[in-house]
Amino acid sequence: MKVIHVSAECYPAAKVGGLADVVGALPKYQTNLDYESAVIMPYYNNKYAKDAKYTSDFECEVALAENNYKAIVYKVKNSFDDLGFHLYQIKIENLLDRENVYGYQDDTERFIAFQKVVLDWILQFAKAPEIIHCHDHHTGLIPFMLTQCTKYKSMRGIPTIFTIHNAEYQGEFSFEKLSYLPEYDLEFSGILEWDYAINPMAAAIKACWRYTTVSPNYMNELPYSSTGLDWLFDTEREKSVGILNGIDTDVWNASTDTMIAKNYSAKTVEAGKKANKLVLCEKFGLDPNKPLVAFIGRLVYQKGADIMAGIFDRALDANDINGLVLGSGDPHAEFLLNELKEKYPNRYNTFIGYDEELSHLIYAGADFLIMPSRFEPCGLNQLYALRYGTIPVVRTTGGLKDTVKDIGEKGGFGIRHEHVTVDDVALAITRANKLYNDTDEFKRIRKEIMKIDNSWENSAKEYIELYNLISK
Ligand SMILES: Nc1ncnc2c1ncn2[C@@H]1O[C@H](COP(=O)(O)OP(=O)(O)O[C@H]2O[C@H](CO)[C@@H](O)[C@H](O)[C@H]2O)[C@@H](O)[C@H]1O
Repeated sequence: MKVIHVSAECYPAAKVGGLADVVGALPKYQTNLDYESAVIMPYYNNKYAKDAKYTSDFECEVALAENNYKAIVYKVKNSFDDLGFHLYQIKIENLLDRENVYGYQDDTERFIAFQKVVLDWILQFAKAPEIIHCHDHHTGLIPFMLTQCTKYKSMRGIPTIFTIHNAEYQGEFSFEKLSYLPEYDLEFSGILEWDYAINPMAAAIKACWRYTTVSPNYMNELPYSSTGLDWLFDTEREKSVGILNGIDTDVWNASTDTMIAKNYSAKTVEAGKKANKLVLCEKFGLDPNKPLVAFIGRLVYQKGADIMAGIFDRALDANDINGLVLGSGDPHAEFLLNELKEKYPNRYNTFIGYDEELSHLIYAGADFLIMPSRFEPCGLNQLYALRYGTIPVVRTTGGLKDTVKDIGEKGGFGIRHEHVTVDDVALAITRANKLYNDTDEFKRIRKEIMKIDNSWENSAKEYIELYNLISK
């Protein structure tokens, strides 16, 4: 193996959000470029694990203070042929093997144990990997342990890359749990520390060889982002590279997607989207003759969840459109979105929950997809929308700025707005409605956007170039 990706999520084994999509696709594209890659992630007690066939690859014990846990590294049988990369999952009984990925009181313990087992597993390799690529804070202690812990001294020469998918979540915990980490020279505790706590994201930025952000613009924003690590991002900037996420065009392909009602291509986009919209509108009691504006995502502050109901209320009041939201998260946002259904019967609907299949149908059947994000490290939804001929309406931030050009600009194909306010987003939706009614232009744009190449090919190459640069 040349590169080992370490992550809490990987599609299709476990997905909460975009992290899973990236870790489930990038390694496959790297393999296609003859760069053999593997993913190691936790084993969760979910449907994927129940259906998968495993072989045992390695066993060890992992200690957390006075508790010892049995850990097994499983390899998913045929993963290389089925997924395009070797997939390994770590089962730690009574700790990591829960139904959900996150959300437990002992998440800190769970992911520390996971990271220790990852390194114990690599430690017994006959041939070390050329790169260890860590994703987000759940894997952020690995660069620290590799460079500082006595146990892993022999692996110090393995370069580490740390990719920030979302700098808002940093995984900080108290120094009272310091004893969970393997032995190291306490003089170097400063590497772990940020604001009097152990901060895995900060530790990763300090200890890794290079860190990357999932879009170039997000990298530029981080030093002013109010994540609390602004200063660190500014001082460590020389180590950073912004590489735009891509999409897996095998999974996200309207002409082969088995989760949508009718397959279509850029050539058949009008008939294809019409058929999908019809099914979607029937399912949610909406009028297929009106433009359909949708939102898909985690209902959190980042995504503008707190004003989502207000946005749709204002936009539906001002325009003859339909609205549809798929998501879950903040209970108050869920409540307000559900309440809106009563105010706009047959014009608005909400689906609270996580539904992969429905998300595909929405990308295929909607006319517009809104992303009123306060910040967006890259964003994949707008890329999926484009690929399915759905026009994105996005805030000018992070990766959204890198990937969506406003129709007011030369060669523009989306709608952008500057602020995350009800007024600004509703105004952007009004522009979308106007575009919908300019039939020729609307049809031209949706044909064009389906042809934009946002696949992983180029970005997978950029990562490999970075690996080659530091592993020489
Ligand atoms: N209720 C639901 N049902 C079905 N599917 C749902 C869903 N809610 C979300 N999804 C799916 O989850 C993914 C979300 O991906 P994003 O990249 O847009 O956001 P996320 O904030 O999770 O990722 C973070 O990491 C990624 C990857 O680097 C960055 O692009 C992003 O900016 C950063 O915030 C998409 O595949 C979307 O379709």
